[in-house]
Amino acid sequence: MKDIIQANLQEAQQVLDQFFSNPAKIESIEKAANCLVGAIQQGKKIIACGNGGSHCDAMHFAEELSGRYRENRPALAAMAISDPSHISCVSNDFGYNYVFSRFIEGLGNAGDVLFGISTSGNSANIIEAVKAAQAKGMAVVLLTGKDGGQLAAFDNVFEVRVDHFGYADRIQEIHIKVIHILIQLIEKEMGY
Ligand SMILES: O=C(CO)[C@@H](O)[C@H](O)[C@H](O)[C@H](O)COP(=O)(O)O
Ligand SMILES: [Zn+2]
Repeated sequence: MKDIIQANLQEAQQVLDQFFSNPAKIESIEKAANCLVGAIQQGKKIIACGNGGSHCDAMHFAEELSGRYRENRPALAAMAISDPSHISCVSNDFGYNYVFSRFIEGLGNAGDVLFGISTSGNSANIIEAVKAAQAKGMAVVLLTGKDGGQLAAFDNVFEVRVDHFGYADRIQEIHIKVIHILIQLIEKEMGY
């Protein structure tokens, strides 16, 4: 067990070191933060989505904006697409690929931001969400992994990519760090 514990912590440290020692990654986080801040300053909202662990990360991101991160401050306009009744209905009637895009069609407005998370960049429902968001005139911020997958083909998106080609968990561990940094940057720029 000790070997497994040590190997995991070592690999996590390597992935983190590689990511944060790359100035392009820092810049991509800065650009994503500016996009999110711009939308909030204009009274727009953030809609986050992802699958599996990334679904939890989308919820984590949204609740720390609408609820609380480190200190009390006014609520910020963010939500995750996570209503089980919406997800079961759209999956049942249209297909799981449309659970996020259908929500965007109903609730997304021009100037809002889609915050999509996919470690492979290949989840069809995230791809459909990006298409729906862009059709609505929304900005798009993506947290991806590996080579960005099919999401890498989209223009006009702010992508923060963890180019680690192993399992999703290591990528998610960087994503959650990026999420917390983004929240800190949003709070700072909003003057909280
Ligand atoms: O949390 C994990 C793995 O750490 C899994 O639940 C993982 O999120 C799921 O396999 C997702 O369906 C993967 O989707 P994606 O990140 O490739 O878009
Ligand atoms: Zn996990």
